[in-house]
Amino acid sequence: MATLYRSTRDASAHSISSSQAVLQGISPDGGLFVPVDFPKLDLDLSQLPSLSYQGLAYKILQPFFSDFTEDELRSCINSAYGSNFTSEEITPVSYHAGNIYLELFHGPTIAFKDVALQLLPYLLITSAKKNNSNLKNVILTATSGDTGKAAMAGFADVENTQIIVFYPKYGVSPIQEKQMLTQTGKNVYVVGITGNFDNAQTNVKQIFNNSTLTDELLKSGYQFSSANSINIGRLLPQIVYYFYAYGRLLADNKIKLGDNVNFSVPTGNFGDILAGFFAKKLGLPINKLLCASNENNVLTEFFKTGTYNKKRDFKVTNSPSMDILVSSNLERLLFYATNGNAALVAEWMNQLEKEGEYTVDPDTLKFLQTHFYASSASQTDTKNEIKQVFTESNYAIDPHTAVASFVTREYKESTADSCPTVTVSTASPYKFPQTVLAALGVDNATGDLDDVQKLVDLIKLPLPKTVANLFEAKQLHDTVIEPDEMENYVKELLI
Ligand SMILES: N[C@@H](CCOP(=O)(O)O)C(=O)O
Repeated sequence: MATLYRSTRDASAHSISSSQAVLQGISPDGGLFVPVDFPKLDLDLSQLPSLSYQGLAYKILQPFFSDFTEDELRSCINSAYGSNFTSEEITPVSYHAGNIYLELFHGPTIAFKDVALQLLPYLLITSAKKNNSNLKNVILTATSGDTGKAAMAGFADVENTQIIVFYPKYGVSPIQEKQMLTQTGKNVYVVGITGNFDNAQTNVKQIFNNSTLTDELLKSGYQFSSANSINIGRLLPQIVYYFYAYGRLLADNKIKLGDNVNFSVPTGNFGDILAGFFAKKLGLPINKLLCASNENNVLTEFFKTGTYNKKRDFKVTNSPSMDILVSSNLERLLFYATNGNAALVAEWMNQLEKEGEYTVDPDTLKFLQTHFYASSASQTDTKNEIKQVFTESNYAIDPHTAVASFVTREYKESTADSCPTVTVSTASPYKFPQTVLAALGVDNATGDLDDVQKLVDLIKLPLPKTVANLFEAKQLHDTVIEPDEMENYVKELLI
């Protein structure tokens, strides 16, 4: 059966194909695309230990991309997942002092975003061909540090495509910024803004929904799409690694078939953890999804009280990729929590935009609390967790993973739940040398390249190519603008 997609905010449920949803990125009404009918998998969980990552990806993604032929989808997957990842497993699982980590940082830019962003360009190009589109794709991306580099690495020099990345000039780590500013490619633009990630994402969404601008661009032969998890083509590939992790736990005799597990996920824009929820909807035995926040803990409060209130100070923390107060993908979860009540979702999103807050009804809150547990880690908790894990097991984790690892520890200590909990490890410690060194007792770290060698000596993990290359790489981008100049920047670049 074909899987069609509709907007989370459209009560009339107008539907489009998966390839059209990938090309459009976001619905014109501001909503996000979700499947009209959630697909069913043709997958017996007992097969998981024997499937390759690529084979598993096909089985999981096929029903979602039902307008792709088998050859098209397999070719996208096989092109995306190869020697560009330093682990043949793509997303290996590792065990350290009784903790389980799902390592998502073995791709070319050492963050979990690579898993979807190595695939998305192939999905997008195939989608364009399927829809006979000869428009030029303009990929607008907002980043708090990781998506931007991963998106540029995926889309650099991709035919018929331009990519524009906006990042908070004073809100990413020095290594993240260097990774972005040294990105090569004739079709790549990276722009610092003097605001935060929320400003970047809100303005990107406004550009998408400015019909005067999109019509004008259409006349010039351009169409916008997104590399953020608001694009369903970015989100769906992230489901695969939850199944893969379960398969590894089975293969390593950590669980028996059918046993429940928990996943603790460092959470910012809510895409990664939502992919875990989609895995659960597809039948993966997940008990709780642990939503781990940093000091921007708007989600922790939301899952506890049912009130989402973004009216608070935006904090720049030592886990900068999670410095987010408006978590876009929560909208998709609300759609499912309300049994697809698009009018209600639209009302809440409208309240969030106009009044800065909304409160869900008791039934919705009950649904959310059944599937999710939420907690947060302060910046001090984050550093202490890095130190504790390294002391216990000689295993270095990055600050975002540390937030989730802290929440895993707290969850195990404060509940009677005995299900194994997998901590989702979203980035390499080499992206954040300043915080990791400080946590491990090295004073005066600045987070710059000098610190990288100190970190190599201390944690003894091979230095990834993307960081090693930074020592020689030239800075190629230096544009910085005010957040409210973003639309003009796009216009001037394209028209
Ligand atoms: N943490 C992200 C923010 C954007 O999230 P996305 O998953 O929607 O791309 C980043 O590092 O940029």
